[in-house]
Amino acid sequence: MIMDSILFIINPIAGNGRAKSLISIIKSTMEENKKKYDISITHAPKEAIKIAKEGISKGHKIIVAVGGDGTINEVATGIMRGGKGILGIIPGGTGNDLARTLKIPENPREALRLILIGNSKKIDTCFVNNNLFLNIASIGLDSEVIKNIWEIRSRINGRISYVIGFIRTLLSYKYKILEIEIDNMHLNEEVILAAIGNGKYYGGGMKICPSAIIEDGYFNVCVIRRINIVKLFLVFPSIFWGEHIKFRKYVNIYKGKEIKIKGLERLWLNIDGELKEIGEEASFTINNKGLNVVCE
Ligand SMILES: Nc1ncnc2c1ncn2[C@@H]1O[C@H](COP(=O)(O)OP(=O)(O)OP(=O)(O)O)[C@@H](O)[C@H]1O
Repeated sequence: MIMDSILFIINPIAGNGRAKSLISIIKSTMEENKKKYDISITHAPKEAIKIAKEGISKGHKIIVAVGGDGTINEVATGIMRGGKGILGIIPGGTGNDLARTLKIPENPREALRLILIGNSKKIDTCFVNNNLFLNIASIGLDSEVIKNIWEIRSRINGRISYVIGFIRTLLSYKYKILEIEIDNMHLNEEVILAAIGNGKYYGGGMKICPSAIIEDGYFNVCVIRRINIVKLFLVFPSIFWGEHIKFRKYVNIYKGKEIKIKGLERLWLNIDGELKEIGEEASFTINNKGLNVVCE
């Protein structure tokens, strides 16, 4: 029965090849445990959506994303389009931020153990203008950093591109004037960034929405207002520990179900780690417990 067979979808470029290197561990663990499985390797962005949806229609119950947040997002999209199924995760990306929120172990054997046990829980699913996200969508400084890194990477590769991208963004960053609507509350702010979180972490462990709960049906919205560059260098590193919320003069956390953000120009959003141009208005909705995910 294909229902008993677990489908693993591997993104070969995730984590600079880390996900691909996990194939042998997956095979040996499944064989040792006499479990049926299939492995599918993606060849291009978005292909995981199609593979996951087909996997559901063929009867796979558990579909495992082997990669980072981008791969998980695509596999989840495919599962949801298939109308049923359970998402499994083996962290194989660079940041693995959603896995961090869900407390899925980084160690692939441990993550596989959870998949073999097969316990699951329902988590919230979020949309921004029809784009699914499970973790965080944000506007502002962080999206600009990603955009700058892309540009720099066409000339310089490796870790140094991140450092240059980050510093270049900080030095040249223009604040965004945003109209933010959280349920019935209206804000008109000059912001460094606004992050709309279902999960807590992004950017490889930055705890931007420390009080977000992934199954409570609410968004946590972190707004960091305009501050001078010296204070920015103080506030920004504190995000790694979720300590930025102490800077109440500049940082506010809100909770809500329906969020709307309007900008003066077209908005670039960082959606589960992928950059996307979204238009002048972004509209966020959340479905309580919309997706089944393998967990502890
Ligand atoms: N064969 C492929 N070739 C090129 N890109 C691919 C391929 N398969 C998937 N992708 C794309 O790779 C992108 C990055 O994947 P993913 O986010 O999982 O890895 P990562 O960036 O290393 O991890 P993280 O998001 O956790 O930091 C995804 O947007 C996906 O569309």
